Amino acid sequence: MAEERILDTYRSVWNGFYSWETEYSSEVIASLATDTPAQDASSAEDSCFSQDIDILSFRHLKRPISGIPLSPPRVLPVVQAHSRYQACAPSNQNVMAKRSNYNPFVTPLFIPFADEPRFQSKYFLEEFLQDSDYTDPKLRWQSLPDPDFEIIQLQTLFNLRKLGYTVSQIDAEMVLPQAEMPDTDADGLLWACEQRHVSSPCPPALRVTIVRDLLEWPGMLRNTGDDVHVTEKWDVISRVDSMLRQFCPLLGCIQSACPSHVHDRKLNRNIRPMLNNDSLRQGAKKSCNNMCFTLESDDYIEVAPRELMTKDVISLIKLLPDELPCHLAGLCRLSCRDVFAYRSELFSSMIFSGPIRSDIPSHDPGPPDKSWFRDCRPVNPWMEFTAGKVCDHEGPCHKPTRGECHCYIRCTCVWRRTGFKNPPCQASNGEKRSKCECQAAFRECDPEMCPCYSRKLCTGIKGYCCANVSLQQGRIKPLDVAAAQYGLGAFTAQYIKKGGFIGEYVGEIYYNYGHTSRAYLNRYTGLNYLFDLNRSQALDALTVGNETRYLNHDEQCNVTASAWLVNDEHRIAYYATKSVAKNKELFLDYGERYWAEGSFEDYLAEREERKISEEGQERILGQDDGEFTYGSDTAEGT
Ligand SMILES: C[S@@+](CC[C@H](N)C(=O)[O-])C[C@H]1O[C@@H](n2cnc3c(N)ncnc32)[C@H](O)[C@@H]1O
Repeated sequence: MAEERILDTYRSVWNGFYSWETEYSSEVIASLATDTPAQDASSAEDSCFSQDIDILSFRHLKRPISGIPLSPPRVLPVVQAHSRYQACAPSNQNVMAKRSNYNPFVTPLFIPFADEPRFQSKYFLEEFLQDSDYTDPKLRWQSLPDPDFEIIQLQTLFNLRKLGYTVSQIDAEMVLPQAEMPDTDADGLLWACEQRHVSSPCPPALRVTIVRDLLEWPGMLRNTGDDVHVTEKWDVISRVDSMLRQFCPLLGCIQSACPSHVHDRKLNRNIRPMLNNDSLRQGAKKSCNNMCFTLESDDYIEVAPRELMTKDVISLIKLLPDELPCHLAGLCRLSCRDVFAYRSELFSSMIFSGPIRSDIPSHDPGPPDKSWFRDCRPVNPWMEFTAGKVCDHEGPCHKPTRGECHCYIRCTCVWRRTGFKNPPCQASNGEKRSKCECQAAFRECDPEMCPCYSRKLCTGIKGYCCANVSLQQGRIKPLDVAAAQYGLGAFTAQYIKKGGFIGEYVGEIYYNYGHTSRAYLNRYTGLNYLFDLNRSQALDALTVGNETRYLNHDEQCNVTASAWLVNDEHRIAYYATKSVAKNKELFLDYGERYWAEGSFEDYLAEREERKISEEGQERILGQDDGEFTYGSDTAEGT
């Protein structure tokens, strides 16, 4: 019954929305019509549009030229076509490739070179076919949602809310897109609503008011002030979880909205309260008002009204179980007594057996004990670093074995949080060292912590600045891009001294580049912008990059590249190996591996071979009804 009602509402909004279409279309067509007499049948036969002509004829759309003196035709010089080049979006920092281990579901925008017979689209599309259920890859525009549908669905939602349906009821009938975004990752209607609202986290329900003006159309019902109730599943923890993905968890990262540190962290939903009720009361220095929870004993804890105990309130208390109820009261829009009552109820089984305040370890970890360091692990565990071991040293993180440990930049242990005792580029015993420890470990100093930087650079005294922050400071040299011997090349726009920092090679960060559509494009165009960053990652400047992507190869090069560890991220810096005058082309030695690849035709043959052998393997596995065991041939013979 509910389903029918929802469908009816949906249908009537749909019809209402499109009712203008027939009338509007006829008006447009009528406005294009002229009084031009229909052609006679004999001349109409010659025309491609002969069938249409006796119904309507259209105005001549060109502007009338009578009266305008026409200049004699000019012969234009023959212009040489520019040789083929790959355009790229400018960027001054690395960005995570859209298609990566963390986001494999990317559709192709378009098929480049699709009209060139040598470019076999099937190889380009192969990567997108690899996803299960993905037998027919669509181009991006083919799967974009129609904004008209969205408006119709939102209007249907309003109308159904007016009829008294709850969001859960609407959701349950599965007529409109579902609201359960956090779990499903699907783009639900209510999720869409939520993106356009100003939310007030106030009980008694999660009240959400849609403020975006919907497109006005004759059949629309205005928002009558009826608030939409967002599904109860979408609580504070889920919201924070979803936002966490967008924020870089690295304390040392200095990029706002950092695009390169992806992570999959989730809030811990099972935080155990450490304080019992007495400890909590003791923690409050004074009562917040004369009704404060601190003035109540356990015997008189009132049971708070159930309807106020929303998912949001529960998740806030669970997230911050030892926060003073007086502090949470504002966030929950409840009295601190109610928050306290809920807390007591939520944690009734554990709270009264919890330690009292004096049992709780203070935030000062005291003298270092090895157990503190066991928790010392890289923030991005999937990142493999080539530059040395990670955190297997004996000492605390702020006293690394010289030149070996890189963990304190990447470490989540207690010491990391409390800050460095010794800034990384100062010897732990205070000795002066000829070379900064960071540099010895191929790591850039952190400008905020490096003592040589912060103390001396600001004075502006020559010779005192820390040279080990060039990537972070981005003190790049201007380069010109112009036609060169091998396509485009990079030229100096000013003199660069020997050893000078030129710029950073930036691009999209790829894991497992392998046989991707990108790899196929590289081979087809003969233009390869791939740079190995470390053992597991590569930078590709094919579609995102800066001027450094235009450096061509020469064994007699004037530029060298080094990989640096900067705030937990490997980055590539270019330096001049000799002084380079203005307007000279810059060259890098790409290395032997770069040139080891065969021709495009070899590559196709290799791919074809690989495919045949993979298909053969699948057939063998399929024939055995899944009971394939290694060595089965020999077992038969014996
Ligand atoms: C990183 S790009 C350099 C910029 C490129 N010339 C352009 O026009 O965009 C590398 C590509 O440049 C070309 N290239 C660079 N140095 C070369 C050389 N010494 N010999 C032949 N081709 C070269 C190759 O096509 C190579 O894949």
